[in-house]
This record gives sequence, structure tokens and C-alpha cells, in this order.
Amino acid sequence: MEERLRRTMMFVPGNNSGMVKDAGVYGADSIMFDLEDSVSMDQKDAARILVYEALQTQDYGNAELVVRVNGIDSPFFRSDVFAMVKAGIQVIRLPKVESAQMMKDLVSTIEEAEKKFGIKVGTTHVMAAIESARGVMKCLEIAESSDRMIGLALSAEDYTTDMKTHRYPDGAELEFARNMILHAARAAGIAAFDTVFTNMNDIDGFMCETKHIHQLGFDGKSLVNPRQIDMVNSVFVPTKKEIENALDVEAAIEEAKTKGSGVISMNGQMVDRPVVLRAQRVMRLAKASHLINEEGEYIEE
Ligand SMILES: CC(=O)SCCNC(=O)CCNC(=O)[C@H](O)C(C)(C)COP(=O)(O)OP(=O)(O)OC[C@H]1O[C@@H](n2cnc3c(N)ncnc32)[C@H](O)[C@@H]1OP(=O)(O)O
Ligand SMILES: O=C([O-])CC(=O)C(=O)O
Ligand SMILES: [Mg+2]
Repeated sequence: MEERLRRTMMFVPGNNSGMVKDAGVYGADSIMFDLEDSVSMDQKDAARILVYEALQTQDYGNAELVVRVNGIDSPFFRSDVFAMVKAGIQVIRLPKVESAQMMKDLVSTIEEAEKKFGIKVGTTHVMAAIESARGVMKCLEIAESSDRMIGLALSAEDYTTDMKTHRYPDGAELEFARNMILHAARAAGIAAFDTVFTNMNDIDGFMCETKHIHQLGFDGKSLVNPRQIDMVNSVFVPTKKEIENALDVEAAIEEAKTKGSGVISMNGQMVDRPVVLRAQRVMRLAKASHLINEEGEYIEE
């Protein structure tokens, strides 16, 4: 499956026509139209129709298009899935996932819809939001439930409610869930997304959390507001020093290869396969962030 940059996945309430229409202008890597908790019960059908029509008519550029459907036990689930598959959505995010079976049920509903609308079976990808203790304890089987899976997301608002706690500035209450989700995602070879940060005015708190989840190894974060996009990108973009180091590592390992070796010393630092793999990831991020040109050279600002 194609490796995409997924630093920012922005929720857009599915019944807000202005936000749905303009969602593409802010530069989020993924736009996630929400049919679930940001939409009141009496607006569920209207939101589904609004998002369906926007997907037919709006140009969202290169953004990945995701929809959060209503839960598998809700009366809206099948209509949501059928409408979104028909509209050609790229990814369906299932909320409150607690077992691999829930993802398999989602996938079989998608397959029914793909067949009904003449869409190649397998086109629509899926991801799971983990929002409970049970979900966390089952996250590896969930991550491995389907080859359509692109990622796991932590959903901390519902998770902390389930855990009978709430969110604290240091995030200690999320550490176990973050590590479980991240390890499950990495083991399955899919992406890991951190949760939303809901206080738009707490810039320091947002930056602190974003740096922390970047250090842990998350691919990105779910967002609720466009003002959060540039802040996440500023943390995830490789620094000039990291890019130059990656270029040096690539050159060093090429030199090692000419000598028939897989290891070489670079300024006193051992360079071998894991170092090379990390450098290659930095280069992919730098390329995707348009920081290096086709020749692999750093583009000065
Ligand atoms: C626990 C959960 O389930 S979280 C997921 C569900 N929640 C959501 O989807 C909420 C998404 N976010 C929002 O609705 C809003 O950002 C709010 C209500 C939190 C804050 O709204 P505002 O105070 O209006 O935000 P702000 O003043 O920063 O908006 C600036 C601009 O960005 C737009 N905007 C704000 N949030 C979004 C968004 N999520 N998607 C698209 N556009 C947005 C606004 O419409 C406004 O546009 P305008 O300048 O053309 O009028
Ligand atoms: O997925 C998210 O981050 C938002 C959400 O539903 C939650 O936190 O419960
Ligand atoms: Mg939730």
C-alpha cells in the first residue's frame, strides 16, 4: 500500500456546510468528515447527504478523504457506509472499536456496497478508533483484522471516560493506551494517530503533547481545528540537521557497499542497517514536505 504523509487528520462536522465546503483550503494531510459524535441525532441523515454531495462536487486537492461513520451498532451505520462507498471515500474510520470482528463486519458491509455500486472490491480502506479499555487490550488483533487497514487512532475523550478519569496536562492517563496502540500499529505495519486536543487556546499544551507523541513515534494526530495544522507540521517536519545527517548516512552506506561491507563509521558514529532505514524515513518525510529536490538535495529556504 502507498505510504502517505499522515501528520494531520482534521475532523470536520458533517452537518456544517461551510466547514465541509472549505475543509480543503487549510492543507491537512487527511480530511475526516464526521457523521458520529459532532452530529446530533436529528441531523444524521442531513449530514450524510451533505458529505455525500460534497464528495461529488468539491475539490479537496491531494488530501486523503476519510469519513468517521456512526458506530456499528447504531441505526445509521449501514446507510453511512453505503453512501460513503458510493461517493468514493478513500478511508472509513470506525469509532469505538473493541474487536477484530467489528472491523471484519465493517469490511463485509463495505464489500457489499462496493459490489452494489460497481466499485472494485478492496478499493475502500479502513481504520479503527480505539476508545475504551477493551479496545486497547484488543488493539493488536484489531490492527491485523484486514489488509484494508491503514491505521489505528487513539480517541482519548471516550477512552478517559471509560477509564473513569479525565485528561490531565501531563497525559500520564494516556501513556499505556498510547504505547499499546503504537506497538500494535507498528507490529501490523500500519499508521498510528494520536487523539484530539480540544482546548484551542492552550497553545503550549498542544505543542507539548504534539512533541511528546512525535517522540513516541506516532505518524500524526487527529485535529479539531485548522489552527492546529501548522503547529503539528512544525513538529513533524525533519530539521535541516536531520536531513543533512540522512544524506551523509546514505552516502556513507554507499561507500561501505563499495567495500563489500554493511557497516561503516561516520564521524565516530556507527552506521548500519537500522541507521540507514531511519535515514531513509527522514528522506521520505523531507521529500513529502518538499524540503529536498528530485536530486535529493536540501532546498534552502
Ligand atoms: C471527541 C470528538 O469526537 S472530537 C471530533 C468531533 N468534533 C469536531 O468535529 C469538532 C470540529 N471543530 C469545530 O467544530 C470547531 O473548530 C470548534 C467548534 C471547536 C471551534 O470553532 P471556531 O471557534 O469557529 O473556530 P475558529 O474560530 O478557529 O475557526 C476559524 C475558521 O476555521 C473554520 N473551522 C474551524 N474548525 C474547523 C474544522 N474542524 N473543519 C473545517 N473548518 C473549520 C471555521 O469555520 C472558521 O472559518 P471562517 O474563518 O471561514 O469563518
Ligand atoms: O478520535 C478522537 O480523537 C476523538 C474522539 O472521538 C474521542 O476522543 O473520543
Ligand atoms: Mg469518541
